[in-house]
Order: sequence, then structure tokens, then C-alpha cells
Amino acid sequence: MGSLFRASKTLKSQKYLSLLLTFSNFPPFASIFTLNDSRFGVAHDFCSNSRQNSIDLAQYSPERIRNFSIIAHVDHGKSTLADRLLELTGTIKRGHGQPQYLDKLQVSLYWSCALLSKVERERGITVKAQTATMFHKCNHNGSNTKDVDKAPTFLLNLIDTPGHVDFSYEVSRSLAACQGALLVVDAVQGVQAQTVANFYLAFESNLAIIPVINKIDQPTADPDRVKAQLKSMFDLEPSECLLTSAKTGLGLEQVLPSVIDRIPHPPGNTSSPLRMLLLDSYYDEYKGVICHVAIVDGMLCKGDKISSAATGYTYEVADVGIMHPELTPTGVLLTGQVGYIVSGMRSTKEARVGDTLHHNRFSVEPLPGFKPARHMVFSGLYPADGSDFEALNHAIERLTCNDASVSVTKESSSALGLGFRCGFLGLLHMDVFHQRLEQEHGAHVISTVPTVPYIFEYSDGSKVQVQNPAMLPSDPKKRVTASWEPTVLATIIFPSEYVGPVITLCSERRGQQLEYSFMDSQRAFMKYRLPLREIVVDFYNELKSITSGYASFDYEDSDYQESDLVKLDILLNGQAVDAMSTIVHKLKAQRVGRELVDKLKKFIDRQMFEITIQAAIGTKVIARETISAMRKNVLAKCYGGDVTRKKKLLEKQKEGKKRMKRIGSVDIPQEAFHELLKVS
Ligand SMILES: Nc1nc2c(ncn2[C@@H]2O[C@H](COP(=O)(O)OP(=O)(O)OP(=O)(O)O)[C@@H](O)[C@H]2O)c(=O)[nH]1
Repeated sequence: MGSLFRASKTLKSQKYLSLLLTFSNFPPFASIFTLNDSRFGVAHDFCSNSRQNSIDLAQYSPERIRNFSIIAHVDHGKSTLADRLLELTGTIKRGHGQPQYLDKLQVSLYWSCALLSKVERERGITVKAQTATMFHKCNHNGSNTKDVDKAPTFLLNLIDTPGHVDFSYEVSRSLAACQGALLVVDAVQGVQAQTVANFYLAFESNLAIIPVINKIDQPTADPDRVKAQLKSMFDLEPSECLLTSAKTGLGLEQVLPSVIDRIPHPPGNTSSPLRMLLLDSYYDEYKGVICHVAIVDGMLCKGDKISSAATGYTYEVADVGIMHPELTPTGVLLTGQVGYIVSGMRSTKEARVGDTLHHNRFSVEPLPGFKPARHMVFSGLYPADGSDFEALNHAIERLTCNDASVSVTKESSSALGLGFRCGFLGLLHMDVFHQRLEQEHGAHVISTVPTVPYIFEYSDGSKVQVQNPAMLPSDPKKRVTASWEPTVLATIIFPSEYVGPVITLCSERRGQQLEYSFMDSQRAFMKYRLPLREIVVDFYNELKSITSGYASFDYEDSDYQESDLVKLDILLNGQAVDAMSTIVHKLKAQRVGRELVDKLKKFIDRQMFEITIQAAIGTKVIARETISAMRKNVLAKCYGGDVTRKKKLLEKQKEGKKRMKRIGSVDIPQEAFHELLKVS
């Protein structure tokens, strides 16, 4: 056997060796790493790359690995806590001068991510989940030891998650690589809507949950109240709660020992053929596509040939390593470890999140993937100047390289020319995408009223999903016989004194109350089924404003419900502007039509001819406004003189204006489109 090992020093011979191992009784080499420590040095020869690197991952058998995530409601302090843990383990320097390291992880290396991170910092939110590997010396029972040298070192993979509801998809994919989660709750605000949503995501994924009550340094912090809430809502024991201040560092020393003690190690099988889960990917100018992966079974070495279970494509691993916190090559990744690979994929579209990658010489049972991202909001994006179409096309391609959750198809509008129909995870996601288009690519875009995916049934029995109001047929023979709209299950938590206004708001938005209770004497908890269309535009802002900013809100997709939907057209001088059409509930059509017409009147400048603005359902006009024409004083040069001459001049002007109205096109400023986005 020894000679067999020696013969396998090069990567080339590895291929033959693995074949030999498959047909012999020898355990495949991955198992050697964990079964017998004394053999590590020998086994290393299989993956000669691992020796070239300063970090030797062979020391970290699954028992010495913990993969965990930090989940919390927005702003409860996940990123700050993550930063402190990175500092505590020496992964980053204390006072590195960049607040929230995980949010800006790739700034120095990857310009495209840097700008995403700029958006994140400007808005103070996490958009993209990030991973960092840390090393921490600790006793097996989780106690920090005084005799540091004797304690084993653990490899900890920390996955930061976004807090905003739009990105709960990111949260669920981060959780797939974890065995435990720190559930961070603000000691002042207590349990909020996303705390509930994230708790259930983690609970359903069978993760060990460690409650962390953060911000205890705040003068109004009330950790006992939060402990009681956690007990009553999630049955989490008060004695299990950690009390911390990520800002001052208070209580942080208990966090990592608790992670090691309470979170199980990754369960994978070291001796099985390689199975790794593709968690995320992004495009780098120099290296190409970089994939974040979790090794579930077996091991991966640089130079290995791998295949995708989803696409069947084969790749050669050109680089492999961990995020420590920048990309750090290790040449190898072993069972239970989380890291990155560079494998020559041409575009992130080949890197399907949730895909199983395996050695191409073995066929394996694919791992359960994630739910694919569901696009909740669709909007048309058009270049403000039609000639910039190619530039916008290029900009969108570049952006979607790093954000595979945006769907893009080309479309054209008679009013705006060629453009794109894009699907987003939510309104914030759409906003962030716009902001990036403008900031990173200097693109000036006009976006159309956001819409949700409706389903329509026609008189000929066909059923179609409609993401663009312009897709509804104008052919009167093809009548709509039934329509359905997507709904969400919304969780709203707010101070009890605002119960009245919240119920009013939800009923105005056609909500159906499912649950209503009090978490404690101060906070109410409600569950509503709401049409998605009603929350994509301005619901959250309005909820915040009626509750003085204290309400929190989260939602999950639910079923489609039958609904009486109509297409509302906007006509300028009798011509429908397709880019301004929208689909609304019949009961709301009158109000929305009136609002749209009023808004447009404010934003369209007076022109040399009269402009009529109408809102119509089919041929029935339901709202109308007129912008009077600018009048040129054609009589300016007539001093006194014959009255018939003046009359003649005025008649001529009237004729000219008639012609203009007919042939003149109305200039619609960009702001008019932006204002329309806010009408719900
Ligand atoms: N007083 C106090 N402030 C804190 C503490 N932890 C975080 N903060 C502040 O709370 C704010 C939000 O912190 P973040 O770490 O960005 O919160 P987050 O949960 O990561 O937010 P998202 O990334 O948007 O999901 C920041 O202004 C932090 O400085 C703490 O322990 N005490």
C-alpha cells in the first residue's frame, strides 16, 4: 500500500489511483484524512496542492468544523456581530477601518462586487450573502481554554445573510450549507417580523438555533422582555440566550464556544464520492466565474475534473480555496468545508445555485437543491435615449453576470422603443438593480410600472401567465373569462396602539386577516393574506408611516387567488401609451386611473398644442385631464389696424395647432414614468 501511495504523488497519477481504489478494498483517500491522523502526511500526497499552501485543511476533519449562519431582522446587528467575530479570531485586523467587512468582502479584489457593496453601504443593508472562514482554538465542550496551546483548533465557516425580505431567497440558500444559526434579536426592538420568518426558515432546515440578544449596551435595552418573547413565540429557553453588544464587545467571548458546543458538525461522508453543493457564484474580470461551494461528501482537489448534475457540463478545477476572508487558495477542500472554486465556467448562468457538482468519473445522487428564486415583480427597462440600447444591453449583461436572480427578456414598446422586461425578487431588488445600472454603467433608464405575474384565461380556453400588461390581447374575440393573481402570507408585528390603522391599511389593500394575537402587553402580531400586487408598491412605506416607523413586515409566497382584473390603459391625445398600461383590480381601477391621470398632468409640460390625458378600460374612459396649449401671441406685431386681419391670423394659428395635435408627439419626461411607479 505504501508503494501505492508513493506512486501517486502527481495529480496525473491520482486519476489512475482512484480507479485502482475503486476496484480494490482500500478505502478511498478522503477517508484516510479522518480515520487515521498519523496518515495525514502520506495522504497529502494525493493532493499535492494542499502542501503548497500555508493553510493545511487536512487537519480539519468534519468533527472540527462548524458551519453556521447569522440570521436576524434588518438592522439588528448581524454584520456588526460578524465583523467582531472575524476580529476576535484574527481573521481581520481590529479596527480595520471598513465598517462591516462581510458586506464589502471583495472590494479590493473585484470591482463589480465593490460597487454592489457600495450600494449595500449606502443603503445600510446586506444584499448578498457572504461567507468567511475563521480558525478558533477552543475545547471540545465549547469552553475557552486558558491553556491555548493544548486546545484543538476549529474551522468555522460563517455565512452572513441579508436582512431584507426581498432577499430571503439568499437566506435560504445560505442556510443550506449550515448546521446551525445565531438568531440575533435587538434587545430594544425585540422579536420582529423577519425574526419570525428567519426562525422558521432555520427551524424547518433542522438547524441548531442559538438565540443572541444583541445591543444590550443600549440604555433602553430590555433583554428579559426579549427572552420572554423568544420563549413564548419559539419555545427557546431563556437560559440558552446569549447577551451581547456587538458594538462594545460585551459578552462576545461566549459566542464562538457556544457555536462549537451547541452546533453539530457537518454530517458528510469522507469516504464517499465527491458531492458538493453550489451555493452562489459571481463573475470576476480576471478569473472568470467563481463559485461558492459546500463539500457535502468526499474531497476536491485542484486539477480535478468535475461535472454538473444539472447541466452535464464538465470542468477542470483551476483553483480551489477558502474565503479567509479574501480568496485564499488551499488546493483542496474536504468533507464539511465551505470554500470557492474556479473552474472555467464562462458565465454565471452555467453555475446553477443548488446544483450538485461531482467528479465526472462517478455518478452520484444529486443533493436536494433550493427552491429556485421566484420573480415577484416585473418591470420594463428602456434606455432614456433610444440610441443607447446597445449600451444598456451591455450594462444589463454585465450586471446579471453577478446577479443571476434577475430574469431578462427583450421587448419593444411603441412609446419607448426597444428595451427589456426584467423580473426581480422584490421592489428593493429592482431599486438596487436600477441604482447599479446608473452608478456603475452610467445608464439612464426609464422603467415602467412594476407588475406581478398574473394568470389569464381566455374564451378559447387557453391560459397564459402575463408579466406585461401589453401582452393582454386587444382582439375583442379573445375575451378574458377568468383571472388569477399571486398572493403572499404577510406577518406584521407592531406596537398594540396601532392596531386600528394597520387593519384599515390591510383592508384597503384587499387583505384577508388570518391571525391576530398579542406577543406581550406591548406588541401585536398579525398574519394576513394579501394580493402581491398590493404590497409591491409602497405598502411597506405606508405601514411604517402609520405606525411611526415601529411596524415590521415580512412575507412569503402563497397561492394564486381568483380576482377580477382589468387592463388600465393611459391614452395621450387618444393614443394608448403601452409602456404606461397597468393591470388592476376592477374595484380599484377608478381610483388608480384618476391618480395616474392627475400625476401625468403635473409632469407633462405644456406644449404648442392641447394634450388630453385619459385613463381607459377597453373603450370606456374612466378619467380625463387636459393640458392646455401654450399660445404664441400671433397678434404681437399688429398695432391697431383691421380686425379682419387679426381674425385671419388667429384662424391660421388654430389650423396649425390642429395639425400639430394630430401629428405632434407628446414629450413625456422621465420623472413622469418614475411618478407612475408610486401609484398603487
Ligand atoms: N448600540 C449598539 N448598536 C449596534 C450594535 N450592533 C450593531 N449596532 C448598530 O446597529 C446598526 C445596524 O447594524 P448592522 O450590523 O448593519 O445590522 P444588520 O442586521 O447587519 O443589517 P442588514 O445588513 O441591513 O441586514 C449599525 O448602525 C450598528 O452600528 C450593538 O451591539 N449596540
